[in-house]
Amino acid sequence: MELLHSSDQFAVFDDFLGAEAFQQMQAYLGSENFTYVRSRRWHTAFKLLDGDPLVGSSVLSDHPAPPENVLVHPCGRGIDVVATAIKAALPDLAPWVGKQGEAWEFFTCTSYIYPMGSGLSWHKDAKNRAGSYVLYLHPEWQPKWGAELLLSGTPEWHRGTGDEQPQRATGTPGGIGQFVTPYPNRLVVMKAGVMHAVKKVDVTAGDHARYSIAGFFQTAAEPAPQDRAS
Ligand SMILES: O=C(O)CCC(=O)C(=O)O
Ligand SMILES: [Fe+2]
Repeated sequence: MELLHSSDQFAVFDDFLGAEAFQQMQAYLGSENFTYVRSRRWHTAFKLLDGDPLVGSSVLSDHPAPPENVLVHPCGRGIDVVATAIKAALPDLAPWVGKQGEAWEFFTCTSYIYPMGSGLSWHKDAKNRAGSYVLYLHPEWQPKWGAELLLSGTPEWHRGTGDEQPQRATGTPGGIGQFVTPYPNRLVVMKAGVMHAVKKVDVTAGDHARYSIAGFFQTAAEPAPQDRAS
Protein backbone atom coordinates (compact mmCIF):
# COMPACT_ATOMS: atom_id res chain seq x y z
CA MET A 1 0.00 0.00 0.00
CA GLU A 2 1.46 3.32 -1.10
CA LEU A 3 0.20 6.81 -0.25
CA LEU A 4 0.06 8.55 -3.63
CA HIS A 5 -1.73 11.78 -2.80
CA SER A 6 -3.08 13.42 0.29
CA SER A 7 -4.79 16.65 1.23
CA ASP A 8 -6.82 17.79 4.18
CA GLN A 9 -9.94 16.37 2.53
CA PHE A 10 -8.93 13.06 0.97
CA ALA A 11 -6.11 10.58 0.32
CA VAL A 12 -5.32 8.11 -2.45
CA PHE A 13 -3.48 4.84 -1.73
CA ASP A 14 -2.33 2.52 -4.52
CA ASP A 15 -1.73 -1.26 -4.28
CA PHE A 16 -4.09 -1.44 -1.32
CA LEU A 17 -4.68 -5.21 -1.30
CA GLY A 18 -1.93 -7.79 -1.64
CA ALA A 19 -1.89 -9.66 -4.98
CA GLU A 20 -3.61 -12.75 -3.56
CA ALA A 21 -6.33 -10.74 -1.80
CA PHE A 22 -6.94 -8.75 -5.01
CA GLN A 23 -7.42 -12.05 -6.91
CA GLN A 24 -9.78 -13.33 -4.22
CA MET A 25 -11.89 -10.20 -4.57
CA GLN A 26 -12.15 -10.64 -8.35
CA ALA A 27 -13.44 -14.17 -7.80
CA TYR A 28 -15.88 -12.98 -5.12
CA LEU A 29 -17.28 -10.14 -7.23
CA GLY A 30 -17.74 -12.53 -10.14
CA SER A 31 -19.97 -14.75 -8.00
CA GLU A 32 -21.81 -12.13 -5.86
CA ASN A 33 -25.49 -11.41 -6.49
CA PHE A 34 -26.17 -7.82 -7.52
CA THR A 35 -29.40 -5.85 -7.86
CA TYR A 36 -30.06 -2.47 -9.49
CA VAL A 37 -29.47 0.31 -6.92
CA ARG A 38 -32.80 1.93 -7.67
CA SER A 39 -34.62 -1.28 -6.73
CA ARG A 40 -33.61 -0.48 -3.09
CA ARG A 41 -35.48 2.33 -1.38
CA TRP A 42 -32.66 4.00 0.58
CA HIS A 43 -30.53 5.16 -2.34
CA THR A 44 -31.18 8.88 -2.42
CA ALA A 45 -28.01 10.07 -4.18
CA PHE A 46 -28.51 7.94 -7.30
CA LYS A 47 -30.60 10.02 -9.68
CA LEU A 48 -32.79 8.73 -12.46
CA LEU A 49 -30.26 9.81 -15.10
CA ASP A 50 -27.30 8.16 -13.35
CA GLY A 51 -27.80 5.05 -15.46
CA ASP A 52 -28.06 1.64 -13.85
CA PRO A 53 -25.36 0.90 -11.26
CA LEU A 54 -25.70 -2.40 -9.40
CA VAL A 55 -25.21 -3.09 -5.70
CA GLY A 56 -24.32 -6.28 -3.82
CA SER A 57 -24.80 -7.12 -0.16
CA SER A 58 -23.42 -4.96 2.68
CA VAL A 59 -21.21 -6.15 5.51
CA LEU A 60 -20.71 -4.17 8.73
CA SER A 61 -17.64 -4.32 10.95
CA ASP A 62 -18.09 -4.40 14.71
CA HIS A 63 -21.71 -3.22 14.92
CA PRO A 64 -22.73 -3.22 18.61
CA ALA A 65 -26.31 -4.30 17.83
CA PRO A 66 -26.54 -5.35 14.18
CA PRO A 67 -30.04 -5.17 12.70
CA GLU A 68 -31.49 -8.52 11.68
CA ASN A 69 -30.55 -9.83 8.23
CA VAL A 70 -27.39 -7.70 8.17
CA LEU A 71 -24.04 -9.36 7.59
CA VAL A 72 -21.33 -8.63 10.14
CA HIS A 73 -17.60 -9.16 9.56
CA PRO A 74 -16.34 -11.89 9.51
CA CYS A 75 -19.33 -13.24 7.58
CA GLY A 76 -17.55 -16.01 5.65
CA ARG A 77 -17.91 -14.30 2.27
CA GLY A 78 -15.16 -12.89 0.08
CA ILE A 79 -16.01 -9.34 1.11
CA ASP A 80 -14.35 -10.17 4.48
CA VAL A 81 -11.03 -9.72 2.67
CA VAL A 82 -11.71 -6.00 2.21
CA ALA A 83 -13.06 -5.49 5.75
CA THR A 84 -9.94 -7.17 7.15
CA ALA A 85 -7.66 -5.01 4.98
CA ILE A 86 -9.48 -1.81 6.00
CA LYS A 87 -9.11 -2.80 9.66
CA ALA A 88 -5.40 -3.38 9.20
CA ALA A 89 -5.06 0.04 7.52
CA LEU A 90 -7.02 2.02 10.14
CA PRO A 91 -3.96 3.77 11.63
CA ASP A 92 -3.11 5.06 8.13
CA LEU A 93 -6.68 6.21 7.46
CA ALA A 94 -7.20 7.98 10.82
CA PRO A 95 -6.06 11.43 9.59
CA TRP A 96 -9.18 11.52 7.36
CA VAL A 97 -11.75 9.43 9.21
CA GLY A 98 -10.65 9.65 12.85
CA LYS A 99 -10.38 6.82 15.35
CA GLN A 100 -12.74 3.98 16.15
CA GLY A 101 -14.50 4.59 19.47
CA GLU A 102 -14.02 8.35 19.06
CA ALA A 103 -15.18 9.48 15.63
CA TRP A 104 -16.98 6.27 14.60
CA GLU A 105 -18.06 2.83 15.85
CA PHE A 106 -18.16 0.63 12.76
CA PHE A 107 -17.68 0.80 9.02
CA THR A 108 -19.65 -0.63 6.13
CA CYS A 109 -18.49 -2.56 3.04
CA THR A 110 -20.78 -2.58 0.00
CA SER A 111 -19.92 -3.77 -3.50
CA TYR A 112 -20.97 -1.87 -6.61
CA ILE A 113 -20.81 -2.35 -10.35
CA TYR A 114 -21.04 0.71 -12.59
CA PRO A 115 -21.60 -0.52 -16.16
CA MET A 116 -21.08 1.68 -19.22
CA GLY A 117 -23.27 4.79 -19.01
CA SER A 118 -23.69 4.76 -15.22
CA GLY A 119 -22.37 7.19 -12.58
CA LEU A 120 -23.34 8.86 -9.34
CA SER A 121 -24.57 12.45 -9.04
CA TRP A 122 -22.99 15.06 -6.75
CA HIS A 123 -23.60 14.27 -3.09
CA LYS A 124 -22.13 14.31 0.41
CA ASP A 125 -22.04 11.05 2.32
CA ALA A 126 -24.67 11.64 5.05
CA LYS A 127 -23.99 13.96 7.95
CA ASN A 128 -23.36 11.61 10.87
CA ARG A 129 -20.50 9.90 9.05
CA ALA A 130 -16.89 10.46 10.02
CA GLY A 131 -15.73 9.66 6.51
CA SER A 132 -15.88 7.18 3.70
CA TYR A 133 -13.71 5.03 1.45
CA VAL A 134 -13.86 3.36 -1.93
CA LEU A 135 -11.63 0.61 -3.35
CA TYR A 136 -11.56 -0.13 -7.08
CA LEU A 137 -11.55 -3.82 -7.97
CA HIS A 138 -11.84 -4.19 -11.76
CA PRO A 139 -8.79 -5.87 -13.33
CA GLU A 140 -8.02 -2.94 -15.68
CA TRP A 141 -8.95 0.72 -16.14
CA GLN A 142 -7.99 3.13 -18.91
CA PRO A 143 -8.32 6.90 -18.38
CA LYS A 144 -10.44 7.26 -21.53
CA TRP A 145 -13.05 4.96 -19.99
CA GLY A 146 -14.06 7.84 -17.67
CA ALA A 147 -15.81 7.10 -14.36
CA GLU A 148 -13.47 9.37 -12.42
CA LEU A 149 -14.29 10.18 -8.83
CA LEU A 150 -14.73 13.98 -8.76
CA LEU A 151 -14.11 15.84 -5.49
CA SER A 152 -15.25 19.41 -5.11
CA GLY A 153 -12.42 21.72 -4.10
CA THR A 154 -11.89 24.86 -2.06
CA PRO A 155 -11.55 23.11 1.32
CA GLU A 156 -12.50 26.15 3.39
CA TRP A 157 -15.96 26.03 1.83
CA HIS A 158 -16.41 22.50 3.13
CA ARG A 159 -15.64 23.20 6.78
CA GLY A 160 -18.47 22.78 9.25
CA THR A 161 -21.63 21.40 7.73
CA GLY A 162 -21.17 23.43 4.57
CA ASP A 163 -24.86 24.24 4.71
CA GLU A 164 -24.23 27.88 5.53
CA GLN A 165 -22.18 28.31 2.34
CA PRO A 166 -23.71 29.38 -0.94
CA GLN A 167 -24.32 26.36 -3.19
CA ARG A 168 -24.66 26.56 -6.94
CA ALA A 169 -27.19 24.58 -8.88
CA THR A 170 -24.65 21.81 -9.47
CA GLY A 171 -24.11 21.37 -5.71
CA THR A 172 -20.38 22.01 -6.13
CA PRO A 173 -19.34 25.11 -4.17
CA GLY A 174 -17.25 27.33 -6.42
CA GLY A 175 -17.30 24.82 -9.27
CA ILE A 176 -13.67 23.68 -9.02
CA GLY A 177 -12.03 20.56 -7.68
CA GLN A 178 -10.00 17.41 -8.34
CA PHE A 179 -10.49 14.00 -9.89
CA VAL A 180 -9.21 10.47 -9.25
CA THR A 181 -9.03 7.88 -12.04
CA PRO A 182 -10.33 4.55 -10.67
CA TYR A 183 -7.21 2.47 -11.29
CA PRO A 184 -7.37 -1.13 -10.03
CA ASN A 185 -6.53 -1.71 -6.36
CA ARG A 186 -6.64 2.05 -5.60
CA LEU A 187 -8.21 3.14 -2.31
CA VAL A 188 -9.62 6.63 -1.83
CA VAL A 189 -10.50 7.77 1.68
CA MET A 190 -12.31 11.03 2.28
CA LYS A 191 -13.47 13.16 5.16
CA ALA A 192 -17.16 13.66 5.76
CA GLY A 193 -18.67 16.73 4.15
CA VAL A 194 -16.70 16.68 0.88
CA MET A 195 -18.99 16.99 -2.15
CA HIS A 196 -18.19 14.28 -4.67
CA ALA A 197 -19.58 12.50 -7.72
CA VAL A 198 -18.73 9.64 -10.07
CA LYS A 199 -18.49 10.55 -13.77
CA LYS A 200 -20.33 8.16 -16.01
CA VAL A 201 -18.45 5.17 -17.44
CA ASP A 202 -17.64 6.19 -21.02
CA VAL A 203 -19.01 4.35 -24.05
CA THR A 204 -15.41 3.37 -24.98
CA ALA A 205 -15.29 1.16 -21.86
CA GLY A 206 -17.64 -1.26 -23.61
CA ASP A 207 -18.11 -4.25 -21.34
CA HIS A 208 -15.36 -3.16 -18.91
CA ALA A 209 -17.51 -2.30 -15.89
CA ARG A 210 -16.26 -0.28 -12.89
CA TYR A 211 -16.20 -2.55 -9.83
CA SER A 212 -15.81 -1.09 -6.34
CA ILE A 213 -16.32 -1.70 -2.67
CA ALA A 214 -17.34 1.45 -0.86
CA GLY A 215 -18.20 2.17 2.74
CA PHE A 216 -18.81 4.69 5.47
CA PHE A 217 -17.26 5.09 8.91
CA GLN A 218 -20.22 5.76 11.15
CA THR A 219 -21.90 5.60 14.53
CA ALA A 220 -24.71 3.21 15.41
CA ALA A 221 -27.23 6.06 15.05
CA GLU A 222 -29.37 6.40 11.95
CA PRO A 223 -29.20 6.62 8.95
CA ALA A 224 -29.08 3.18 7.33
CA PRO A 225 -25.65 2.02 6.14
CA GLN A 226 -26.04 3.08 2.52
CA ASP A 227 -27.76 6.45 2.91
CA ARG A 228 -26.22 9.49 1.31
CA ALA A 229 -27.15 13.15 1.63
CA SER A 230 -27.58 14.58 -1.83
O1 LIG B 1 -17.19 4.93 -6.44
C1 LIG B 1 -16.70 6.00 -6.10
O2 LIG B 1 -15.65 6.46 -6.61
C2 LIG B 1 -17.41 6.83 -5.03
C3 LIG B 1 -18.69 6.22 -4.57
C4 LIG B 1 -19.46 7.10 -3.63
O3 LIG B 1 -19.29 8.28 -3.55
C5 LIG B 1 -20.50 6.49 -2.76
O4 LIG B 1 -20.75 5.28 -2.91
O5 LIG B 1 -21.06 7.23 -1.92
FE1 LIG C 1 -20.22 9.08 -1.78
